[in-house]
Amino acid sequence: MEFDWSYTIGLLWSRDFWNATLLVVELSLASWIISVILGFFVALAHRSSFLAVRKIASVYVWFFRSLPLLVLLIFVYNLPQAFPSTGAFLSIPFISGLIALVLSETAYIAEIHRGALVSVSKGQYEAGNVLGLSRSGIQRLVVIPQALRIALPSLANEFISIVKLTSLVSVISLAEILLVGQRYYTQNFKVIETMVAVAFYYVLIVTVFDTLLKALERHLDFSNRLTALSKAGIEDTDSPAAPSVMERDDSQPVIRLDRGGKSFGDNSVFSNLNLAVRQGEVVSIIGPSGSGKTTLIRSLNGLETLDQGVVYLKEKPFIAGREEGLSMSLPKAKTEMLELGMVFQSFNLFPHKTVLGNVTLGPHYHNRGSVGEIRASARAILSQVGMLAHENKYPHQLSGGQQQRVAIARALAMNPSVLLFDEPTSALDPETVGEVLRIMADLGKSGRTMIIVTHEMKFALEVSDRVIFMEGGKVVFEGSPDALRDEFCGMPVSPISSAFENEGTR
Ligand SMILES: Nc1ncnc2c1ncn2[C@@H]1O[C@H](COP(=O)(O)OP(=O)(O)OP(=O)(O)O)[C@@H](O)[C@H]1O
Repeated sequence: MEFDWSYTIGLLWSRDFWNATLLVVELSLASWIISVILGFFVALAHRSSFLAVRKIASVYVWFFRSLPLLVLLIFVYNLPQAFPSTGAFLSIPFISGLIALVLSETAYIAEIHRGALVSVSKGQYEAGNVLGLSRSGIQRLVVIPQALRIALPSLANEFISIVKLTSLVSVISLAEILLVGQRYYTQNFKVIETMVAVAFYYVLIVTVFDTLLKALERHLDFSNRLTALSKAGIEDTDSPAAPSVMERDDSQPVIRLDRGGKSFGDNSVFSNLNLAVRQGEVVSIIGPSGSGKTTLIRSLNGLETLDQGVVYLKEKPFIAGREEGLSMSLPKAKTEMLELGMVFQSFNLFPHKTVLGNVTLGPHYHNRGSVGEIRASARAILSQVGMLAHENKYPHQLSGGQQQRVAIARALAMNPSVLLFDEPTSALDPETVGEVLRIMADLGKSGRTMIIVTHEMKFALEVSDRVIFMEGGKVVFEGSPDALRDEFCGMPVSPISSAFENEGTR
């Protein structure tokens, strides 16, 4: 029997097939969108701190991934036999098909979301925290945009699978493409000719949506965006403008740790540690690796939870250790976090935001002015750190030193009372260390209160009002840079230089 081309080509204009194609698109899109949303909540539940919630999420994923879709379709469509009240909507094949597809696809898509969420680094959450973002704010502004970009290729793939899976819904009499084809060939027995037309409609849907989803992927892929230097910043070179000088009030400590204690399991990092920093003071914390410097500075803003002790901000209790019984293991209010700006060793810039977007995110979130005011002030700060010309670039388009300068600008944008620096130059190439230290030195001179954990001995001695030398979780020296030199210079082997011997201290 000869292949009947004219019959097949005629089917490409068939109203029945085009209606079925529309139905498949509607069912696929509805299933995909609902599953993408529900799958995200299942993925979040999978990461919940509550064991029961985690268990429910994992049982859901396990069960619906184990169940063949065909079984699920027949089960849902026939549910009215057991529960007649569900007949009003479950006897509609589109609704039964949609429910079965969503139940099944949510389980698969939850796993895609979970993988994407896991790949957003802890540093991104910490950067959101120190900007005073709420949990949902961190999800909305920081995590979801990054996770979505990571997940999109797999989500697009899942959409294609759904389009093909809709052919199974023909078993519950939904007049989708396959069922329309079956009705045709059972009348004229032109099976191959009809199935070629059926294949054409599926390939058409997949091709159109694949192209659209790839375009969306490209649109969301900030790593491929080309960005020119800002025109507004052309006159601004990489040389920073001097910050305005702040008034100094050293009548009381702006931040104070009283009897701080912190252990990781059996490893006691420090105990009974006291630290007080006055407004306008620049304090450097130095010491050998593992002496507890980073843990100390991260305990001041709650990124590490203290076991004992209390942190006071302007002499008001701000954070209390877990054993203090004050139920203040985290900062009482997110707004209080804003008193402490933090600059991380690994920058933790938001990769999906431009330089300007990174700096304005905090002020926008906290409604620190109109859009115009916030942008103007962010640009002034970027000029201060010599980065205005790069305002439209994304972090991956900058050198390490430039990224750290943006991170400093982001912290400054919230105008915090204290700036915490956690080894801000340790992740930088030697050539770019100087540009960051210069900015920090200028900030110190302008009267900013700064606590700096650093291995840069020369910088610490030149810039600090006070240097704290830690060893084994204890403060073994605390005083002015001159006093530090007097204390240790006369010794045959300086404990400081020997402590730093193997650390490449500059
Ligand atoms: N999250 C953690 N879990 C378990 N132990 C940790 C954790 N963070 C730090 N420690 C331990 O606490 C001790 C102090 O570490 P910390 O990073 O504060 O030292 P540091 O003086 O900043 O060192 P470096 O100069 O190398 O950064 C080390 O023994 C370290 O292994």
